[in-house]
Amino acid sequence: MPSDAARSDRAPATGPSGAGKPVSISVVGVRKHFGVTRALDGCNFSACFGEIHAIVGGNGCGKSTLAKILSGVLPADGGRVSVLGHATLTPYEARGIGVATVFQEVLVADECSVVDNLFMGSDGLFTQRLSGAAKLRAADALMRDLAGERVDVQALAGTLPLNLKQWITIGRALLRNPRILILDESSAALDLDSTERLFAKMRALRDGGATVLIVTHRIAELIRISDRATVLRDGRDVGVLEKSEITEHNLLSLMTGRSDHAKPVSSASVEDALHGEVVLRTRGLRIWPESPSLDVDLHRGEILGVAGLDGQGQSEFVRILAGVQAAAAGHPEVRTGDGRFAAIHGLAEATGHGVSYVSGDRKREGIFANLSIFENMLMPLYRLKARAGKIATIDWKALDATFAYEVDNLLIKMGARTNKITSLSGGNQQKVLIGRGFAMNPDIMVLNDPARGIDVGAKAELYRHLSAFAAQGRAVVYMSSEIEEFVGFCSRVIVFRNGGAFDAFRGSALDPAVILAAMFGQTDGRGTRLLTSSQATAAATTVGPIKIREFAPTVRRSAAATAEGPRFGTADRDSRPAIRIVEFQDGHPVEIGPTDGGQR
Ligand SMILES: Nc1ncnc2c1ncn2[C@@H]1O[C@H](COP(=O)(O)OP(=O)(O)OP(=O)(O)O)[C@@H](O)[C@H]1O
Repeated sequence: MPSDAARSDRAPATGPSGAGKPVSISVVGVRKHFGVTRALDGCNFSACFGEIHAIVGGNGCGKSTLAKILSGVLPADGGRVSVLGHATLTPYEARGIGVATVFQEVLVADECSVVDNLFMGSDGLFTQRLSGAAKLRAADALMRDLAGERVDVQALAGTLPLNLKQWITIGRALLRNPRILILDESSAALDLDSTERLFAKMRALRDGGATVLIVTHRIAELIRISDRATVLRDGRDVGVLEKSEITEHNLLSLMTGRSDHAKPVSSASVEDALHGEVVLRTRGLRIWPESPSLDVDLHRGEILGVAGLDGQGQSEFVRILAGVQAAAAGHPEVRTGDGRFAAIHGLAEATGHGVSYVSGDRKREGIFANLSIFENMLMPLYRLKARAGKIATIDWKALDATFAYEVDNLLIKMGARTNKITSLSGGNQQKVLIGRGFAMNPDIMVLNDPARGIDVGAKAELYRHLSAFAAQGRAVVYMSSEIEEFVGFCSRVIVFRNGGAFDAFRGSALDPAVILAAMFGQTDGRGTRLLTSSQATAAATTVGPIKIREFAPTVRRSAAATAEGPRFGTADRDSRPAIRIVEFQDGHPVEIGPTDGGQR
């Protein structure tokens, strides 16, 4: 516990607004530098007991740094911090006084069980008297409550998909019954249904008098859940919004300092896109042995959206398309230069045929934490840009130009390019991975929830770049857990349930409410006639208005997901090891490129 000397001399004040509630957190003029980077530059912030308070701002504006200072993980360089009346906390002390933080990077020990991960760090605090059996029961009940389905709590955490790992980190924080809960991008890996369950937990904590801080780029969500919002820009607070003032317009204006905000561009004409030649297709593909077979065409010029509640097979589908994961039956086929179709059996083949993959699960499928920003973006290109000769040399000039172009295009906020990628904010790390996808100059981009953690401005830029990419006669497959992302951007959206295509929509039928209804199995599924070109042509004249059955979007897992018992465990379907960027030579993976941080 913190010493008396560390206690702030200020008595808890009443919030400047916050409806007269007492203040739980007060930050005055806080500064934090990382080398030449000013992460926080005289930042003020205050939160009250009994409120959900959002911290909002563009990528790299200092939100996570503030969260880490409040959690005792980072010391401030200057200014005053008071958390529950205490200053200068260590992480242990912060925990002791009731601060629980769910950090942006999903922190689970892959080689430990779910139950061990949940109770990690709690032993000795309040659970020391819990027996192993009691912990198992508590973990089972908690995960069922949070994830909305049974999870094998004795399974290794490393075998679980990202959304369940995210629930473990949230469950770990909730087990401490915190007085201050800090959630840094904690809904980024959760679907809409899961987010509702998280919100219910947050409201319960708030109503019990706790302070809940939420950092998120999902504007629609934060408008719904927050009682107040503090906006940061370039390390400073630029405004505090009360509940009634938290609108998209107000948030964007404060975040950017501008009041003109263009809507995201719309994609090329849907009909044009669907008349382009087929560049990627599946025939008789099965994601899981028991799931229905999938025949899907992707056309030149098209942006194909892929949606579904967590665990319905949509994430596996896009990974299969990119050669990252094998299907239970069949293979995707890509059109080759001679007009024929070639089966994709793995990542190397997919890459060789011009398919590039961008994952939102950057820790597992994206970044090399020990390599530089430059290497993380361009290492896959080292061999492609090699100039032949007696001794092959890398065309650094070409790589330099590519790097500068992508950094500029994606507005990546960074220091020296030789810095480790982990020196970047989460959103900027994600942008580096997106830059890698574009830098490979593919014909087809397959993106698996790529906008996880990137700010609204960067999202709009991403849609613009992908729309331009498709308009050049290439094609995009875009999986998202955020329904709003599809509208005005995708030509078609396929909604997955039980490992198969449940429904599909295009044109004016691309409506968030309709997509949501389909995710819950409440549309009639006629859109599945739009999955292949031949079916779409035949159905064009027969598909009438979409009917939605009446429904309330509460937790409803598919029968297949619950009837078979725990869906995820050591033998989980999604348990492939992390991807490494390698080139296959004579069937053996070989890591490519020097690792000098791009310094040369
Ligand atoms: N350990 C570190 N070393 C060097 N620079 C860092 C470090 N941590 C953060 N920074 C820099 O500090 C700035 C603020 O980062 P921070 O992670 O707080 O931003 P953020 O607002 O949370 O961004 P995002 O929305 O992308 O998560 C960024 O420019 C980032 O690159």
